[in-house]
Amino acid sequence: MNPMNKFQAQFEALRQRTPALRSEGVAARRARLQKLSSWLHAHRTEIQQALYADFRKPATETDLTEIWTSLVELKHTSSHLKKWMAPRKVGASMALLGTRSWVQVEPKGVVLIIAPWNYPFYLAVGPLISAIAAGNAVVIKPAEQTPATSALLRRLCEDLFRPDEVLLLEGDKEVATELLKLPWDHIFFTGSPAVGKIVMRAAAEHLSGLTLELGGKNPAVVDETADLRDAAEKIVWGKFLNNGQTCVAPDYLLVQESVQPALLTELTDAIQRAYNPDGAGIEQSDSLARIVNAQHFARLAGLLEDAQTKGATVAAGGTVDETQNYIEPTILTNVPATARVLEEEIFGPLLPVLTFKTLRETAEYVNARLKPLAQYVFSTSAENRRYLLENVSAGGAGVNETVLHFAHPELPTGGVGNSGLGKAHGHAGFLAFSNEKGVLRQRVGFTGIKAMYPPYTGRVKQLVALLVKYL
Ligand SMILES: NC(=O)c1ccc[n+]([C@@H]2O[C@H](COP(=O)([O-])OP(=O)(O)OC[C@H]3O[C@@H](n4cnc5c(N)ncnc54)[C@H](O)[C@@H]3O)[C@@H](O)[C@H]2O)c1
Repeated sequence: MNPMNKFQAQFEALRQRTPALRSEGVAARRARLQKLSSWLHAHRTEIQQALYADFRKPATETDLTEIWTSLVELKHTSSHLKKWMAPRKVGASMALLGTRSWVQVEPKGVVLIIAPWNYPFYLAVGPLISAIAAGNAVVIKPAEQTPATSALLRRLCEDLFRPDEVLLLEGDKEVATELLKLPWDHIFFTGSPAVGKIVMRAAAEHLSGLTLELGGKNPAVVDETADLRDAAEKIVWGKFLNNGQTCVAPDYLLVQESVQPALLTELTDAIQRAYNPDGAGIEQSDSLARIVNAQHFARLAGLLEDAQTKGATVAAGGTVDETQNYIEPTILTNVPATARVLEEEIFGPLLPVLTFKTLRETAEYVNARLKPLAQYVFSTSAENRRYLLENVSAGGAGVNETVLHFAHPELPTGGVGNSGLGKAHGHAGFLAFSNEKGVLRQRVGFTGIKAMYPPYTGRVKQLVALLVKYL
């Protein structure tokens, strides 16, 4: 017999709470969201301090990418919740005339959220908002690599929720493994594709619902019609925000050959303007986060060394400082296809730049690889933009922009294939944590449909044949 799961008692308590949660109306759920919103405003400085302690994330970046993003999700969810919770009427088809049909949503029940370290606050709170808005009892397992944020998230949960409604359990993969053995009604996982596969296997054991928000190698295409200065500024922002540790950061560039030299100049200048405005050196910048820990520093330094050994050129940056987990924003050119930086998700401040002659080449290059989480297109040609959006498969896209599509609360966010399963944010996030129950109501005593019941006499056969014929 299996030994009792370490978290069984807490899981049972949450399960017992689900009938009360599912019967709550809009007002009670909104009140919970409102409490969360007030807590974020009241603890803004502590959130900034926690992220700074974890990987020297600049306070302004925390405001923008952890707090503001959470508040946007909260506000959007709160203001649309009544509509999302209301039954949605569906018209009757010809054969079902006389019936009434609608879709009504119900909470899935007890759900598990597993969060990563790169946006450790927002990527726990964002799915939490969707889960409680949909009426679920929730367990959050935050990332172990960002302990200050993890501890603060625990305080948030303890301050705001009963432990049988929202429970935060800190720990590493041992804790996650134990949790994954339980029969969750839904698992919402954000992290790497490798661990995503482990989570999917665990979900299969209980046929738990599943959302996988994973990563990938996101291409940014810059064609010869692009406004190069504008493109460079946006690429530099999206790439080096959080020091490159962003799931939707541009992973590598595909630049039309004729504009590569000019784009490289613009990229180098944009890096200097952003991170070295007074010439004191990029390492002194207080606008650049650090690599999260020594293990990821070593991984990235290894990627850089591997590329250089195989013949890549460092066109900008290249400095690393182990004592600070610091890696300078770095641009690589002449990168050989065998370099690991072109094979693995980089997830750090290294930017390989490849060139192409035709747009078709770029589509073929991307489509020959695992499907990315995001694609970016920089072009002033509507035809080129349309071509790339229609011919490259990716979870989401930004046109003449990076990263921002992720912050739009009503754009379904998530991957495709290797970059993820299911969508998050706004209505999509609410639906991920809900069951859409399709309901058909028949009039009592209505006999029409009974004309097709067995025994299948000649008359029944004729009637069914007519139905088939006229569809
Ligand atoms: N799609 C998105 O929205 C999104 C957002 C952020 C990050 N990501 C992706 O996340 C990855 C980086 O985050 P990470 O390094 O924290 O990912 P990770 O997969 O290593 O860890 C994520 C979470 O899974 C847990 N975990 C680790 N090993 C486990 C195991 N064997 N079994 C069960 N749980 C386990 C960790 O404790 C952590 O809470 C990147 O690939 C990035 O692209 C995706």
